[in-house]
Amino acid sequence: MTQFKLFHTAEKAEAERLYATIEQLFEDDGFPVAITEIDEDRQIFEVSIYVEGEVAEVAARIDAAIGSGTFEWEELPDIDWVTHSLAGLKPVRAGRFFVHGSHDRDKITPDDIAIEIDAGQAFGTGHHGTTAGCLEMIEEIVESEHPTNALDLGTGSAVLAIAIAKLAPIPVLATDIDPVAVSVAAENIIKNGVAEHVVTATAEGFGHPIFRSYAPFDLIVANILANPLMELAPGIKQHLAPGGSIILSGILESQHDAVIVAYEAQGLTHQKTLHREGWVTIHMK
Ligand SMILES: C[S@@+](CC[C@H](N)C(=O)[O-])C[C@H]1O[C@@H](n2cnc3c(N)ncnc32)[C@H](O)[C@@H]1O
Repeated sequence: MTQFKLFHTAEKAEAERLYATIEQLFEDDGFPVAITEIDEDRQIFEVSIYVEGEVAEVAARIDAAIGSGTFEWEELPDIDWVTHSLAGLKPVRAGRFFVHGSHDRDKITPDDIAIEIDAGQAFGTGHHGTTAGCLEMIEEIVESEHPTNALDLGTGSAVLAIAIAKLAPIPVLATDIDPVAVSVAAENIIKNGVAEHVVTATAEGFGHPIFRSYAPFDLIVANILANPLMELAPGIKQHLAPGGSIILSGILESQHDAVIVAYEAQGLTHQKTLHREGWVTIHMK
């Protein structure tokens, strides 16, 4: 289907106001909304929204909300926008981990634990506060607790599974509900040289026979979202080895206490919380 970009350029304050309005207006539609600096000296920003097919309808809704003719629109060539928009991402540091695209290999320093993830169709380039929080916590826990068997539930790009395997040569099971993510994960695992340690499977929660051969785990990392994490609490507890650790993320600060209560109900105790960009990463044992 044809893709369109609707856009408007403005000075910073006005662009931020429009961005907030557009984001709220299309909150339930799932259209990507962006604000991008296009002239650093003059502080001019572009606010844009990407839609498929229904451009006239979206334009009418914008006109009704902020005034007619403010946003222009253009047809986009047929390219993979997820990959395209992520292609220029800068590398990210979290603890000793350095998560980078193949175009930034030359920026790796000798002390880095480098993880190469190119922009793709699975979540997990390290840029999100939840991924970065998990990476930091993984480093701390793997070094202090020396786990022997780990699970990355909701692996996405496999960034967290690769991080564990790069720190410690232990078996890591990496699962995701999304088969596309699992195939991206498998490629990344090979590219990062940890295929000997990391195994992938497509599974919703613990719904796969592979868990019977790999569990129990003494480290479980799950960066999903608060509600599924609360639903998964009994399954996570059931697959955790005695004394094991879990790292939970994808949780907003406002959801922190509810998630802890759900896991305390399974007999786990809260150890630590990291805060990043409004998201929390929680360690429980
Ligand atoms: C926020 S991404 C995290 C990706 C990566 N682990 C990271 O930290 O960057 C969440 C992933 O969990 C997967 N997911 C969501 N619900 C799931 C479930 N019930 N079971 C397994 N995977 C799930 C999604 O498909 C998605 O790839």
